[in-house]
Amino acid sequence: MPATPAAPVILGNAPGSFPHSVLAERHPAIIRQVRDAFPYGPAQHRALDELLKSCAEGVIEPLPEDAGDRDRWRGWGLDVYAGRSWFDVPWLWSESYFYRRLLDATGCTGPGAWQGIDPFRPFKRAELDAPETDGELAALDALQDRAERERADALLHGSLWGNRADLGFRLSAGEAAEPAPVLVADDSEALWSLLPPSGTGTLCLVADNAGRELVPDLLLIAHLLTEGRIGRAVLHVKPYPYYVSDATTADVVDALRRLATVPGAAAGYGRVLWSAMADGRLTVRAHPFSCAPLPYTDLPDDLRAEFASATLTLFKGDLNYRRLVGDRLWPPTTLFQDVTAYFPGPVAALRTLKSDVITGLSAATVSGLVAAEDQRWRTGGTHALIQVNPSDDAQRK
Ligand SMILES: O=P(O)(O)OC[C@@]1(O)O[C@H](CO)[C@@H](O)[C@@H]1O
Repeated sequence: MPATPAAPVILGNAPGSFPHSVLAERHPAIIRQVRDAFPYGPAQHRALDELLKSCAEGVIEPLPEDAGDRDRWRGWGLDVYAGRSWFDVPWLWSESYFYRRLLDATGCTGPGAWQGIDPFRPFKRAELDAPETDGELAALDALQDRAERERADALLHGSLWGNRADLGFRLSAGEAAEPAPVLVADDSEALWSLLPPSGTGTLCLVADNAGRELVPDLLLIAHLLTEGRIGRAVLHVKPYPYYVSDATTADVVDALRRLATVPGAAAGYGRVLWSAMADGRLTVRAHPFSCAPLPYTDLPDDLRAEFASATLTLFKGDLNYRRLVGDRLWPPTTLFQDVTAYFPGPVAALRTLKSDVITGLSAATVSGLVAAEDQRWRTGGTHALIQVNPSDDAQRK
């Protein structure tokens, strides 16, 4: 457990705050976007209307009695939060449950003809098929004659900044120009020392978004396998569509098929990944807990054992960071090592900053950021971090 006293859990009920704007503005905007993207029938339109009304002025309703995951959600807090305003429960819980209810409204959770239809698929496909993606992939050609460490760093940064291509984030970020990216913490040396070129261990990469984030994540995995920094990788994705752009198994398939159709060096990475899938060096996992509205302190036993045996578990993105350190208003200088001390193995986070949660900064970094931007650096997506806690549970005891 953290040596530091726990900070307050973030709720969505403070008008003017970022979490409040997500519940009050972003969620209704997502409903509108999804509604416009599909030729839904009257029942779906009615259900979307109801969800729109509920999330603006209603309360959290239980899941339908026949929902296959009803008991799971009851175990995750539904009985405690049902009947309360979406704004008054932990923000992480409220957001996660919104996406679960959106799937009901669109028919994705079935039964029926719309079962399994991802309401976010058009946005994910558009991003994957965008010419910018071709441009990014073509840039790999210029890397090929560089030293291994240089290629490794370039791919690590591609995966890190790929997290900015988050479709949900864009919904409210608009097209505003962003200042130059700045790393607020950079533990990349510690990260590489956990993955030396002679490695045979397993990397668990807990993915975040599909499209232009998942592609560089896969490229990084291909590099680590090819260069012998790892023997195996396990890619954790979401079991169902979530937070607009979060990657599912279908999105992994789309990304791998995309890599199979491009020219140049990117195609070589695609072939490495395709054969690694075939011989089991790369596997995809879609554990139910990946969509849980809970912090990773509540890891179920099977996932805990899996992460405990990994050489490194790498968490991608803002939401995973919130779940890893706890969705709390930590003082920014709280040690990342303290808030992740519960984690059963070496752990790293690659994240662009898109919500208020932050840990592991030096006092000088915090004062520099506040002087330049007040508190906007926390949520603007223009800063990023690479944080590592190299010690595993056994070493801490
Ligand atoms: O996890 P990601 O894709 O990096 O970001 C998720 C996000 O866009 O969604 C939340 C707001 O809805 C915030 O945590 C964050 O800004």
